[in-house]
Amino acid sequence: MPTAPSIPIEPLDATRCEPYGWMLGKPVRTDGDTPSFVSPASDFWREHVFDTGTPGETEILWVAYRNRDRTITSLEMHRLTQQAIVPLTAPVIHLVAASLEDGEPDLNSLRAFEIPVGKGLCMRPNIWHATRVMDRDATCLMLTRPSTTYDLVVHLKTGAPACESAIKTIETRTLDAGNR
Ligand SMILES: NC(=O)N[C@@H](O)C(=O)O
Repeated sequence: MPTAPSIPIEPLDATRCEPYGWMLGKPVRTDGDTPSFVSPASDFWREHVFDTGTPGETEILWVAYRNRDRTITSLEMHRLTQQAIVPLTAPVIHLVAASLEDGEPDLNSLRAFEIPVGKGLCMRPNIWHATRVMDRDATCLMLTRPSTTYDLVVHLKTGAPACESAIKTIETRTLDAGNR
């Protein structure tokens, strides 16, 4: 039986993840117009202006990831909002793929990034994704859009069609953890 194509796990890198979104946790920059402040006590700087697709509420979710399965058989995406994932307690492996013209996942663009504690990834809308953990469960902070969360919960609980998200079965891929 042919083995499923493997996806190498890559370190999070601003340039590599640019087609899918914005890396969070880059070094502070004080040489441009981006708001920042550096002092002996602390630094703060703008990493990203989060966009939910419409003026209004941004939602913070607390997400517990437990899935250690190295096989990937489905991806999820959100049509209206960016979505940021920031590991708090342990790293996660975040798989991302762009959408084809017809809205289906572009599996040729499927990549897996290891997001360590202290960094994050903010995905653009319509970026397909799945999340795994390797050695231990991970709690993450997630920025998203309240209506997208509500729509997703109703879909997952009742089976009613989701409007703001899609979950698609894909040809199985396997995570290649060997190169970590
Ligand atoms: N709540 C929610 O949207 N979760 C998913 O997108 C996920 O990536 O876990």
